[in-house]
Amino acid sequence: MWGELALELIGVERRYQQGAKELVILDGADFTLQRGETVALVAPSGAGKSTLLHTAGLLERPDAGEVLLSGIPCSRLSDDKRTTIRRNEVGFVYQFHHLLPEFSALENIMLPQLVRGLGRAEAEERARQLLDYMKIGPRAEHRPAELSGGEQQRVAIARAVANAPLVLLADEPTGNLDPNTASYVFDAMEALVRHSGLAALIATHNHDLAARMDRRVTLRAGKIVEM
Ligand SMILES: Nc1ncnc2c1ncn2[C@@H]1O[C@H](COP(=O)(O)OP(=O)(O)OP(=O)(O)O)[C@@H](O)[C@H]1O
Repeated sequence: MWGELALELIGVERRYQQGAKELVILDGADFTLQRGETVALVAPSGAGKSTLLHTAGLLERPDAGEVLLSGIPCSRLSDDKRTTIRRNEVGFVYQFHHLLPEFSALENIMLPQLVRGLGRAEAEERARQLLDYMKIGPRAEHRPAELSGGEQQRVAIARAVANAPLVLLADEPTGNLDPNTASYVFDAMEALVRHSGLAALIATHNHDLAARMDRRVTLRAGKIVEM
């Protein structure tokens, strides 16, 4: 499965209307991402990193072009089909953890699995494995407010991969952490990606972390170019 094509963007266009003005954010963006591969997306603020991640992860539809996940062209599918594919195949991590405050770390990781229809016992077993893998097993019963920033992000990463997606899309996942914690959280995320054969596209301003990924890309005039 390693080396298989996970995500492909072909000629993707994305524009926003701002009054009378049209902002062209993606303008014929082409990109491929393989299983087991980590790619850094490094671009200035406002260049369109979030737009790219949301379009690749089926949260937004391209105005033109095609997004293929596991070889399936998704751009013209119904909203329902896109939601199902997104739920099964895409995990998102953001700069802020967005964990549910009233649930424990364990429950936060179980939830997406329960939504998908998995039984409680199975969901809990997988959640505990992921917590162990992220080296926060002893924090399983803590609520988000009872976790450090680095621990919160490790739970958020575990939650993002709870349903064993094909692709992990991360938007500044360590942007809110001090350099040492960022490095530690990145190590854990990288190990998980390699271990599970995920494909990861990670937007970051951190050049040290970007340097550790397999490839680095940036956005230039709406196109994705290798750095
Ligand atoms: N819904 C929207 N309507 C109009 N303009 C938008 C919309 N969403 C984003 N934009 C504009 O598109 C551009 C790209 O936004 P995007 O959030 O993708 O950038 P980014 O590279 O992720 O920035 P940052 O690093 O600051 O998060 C920005 O100029 C933004 O103002």
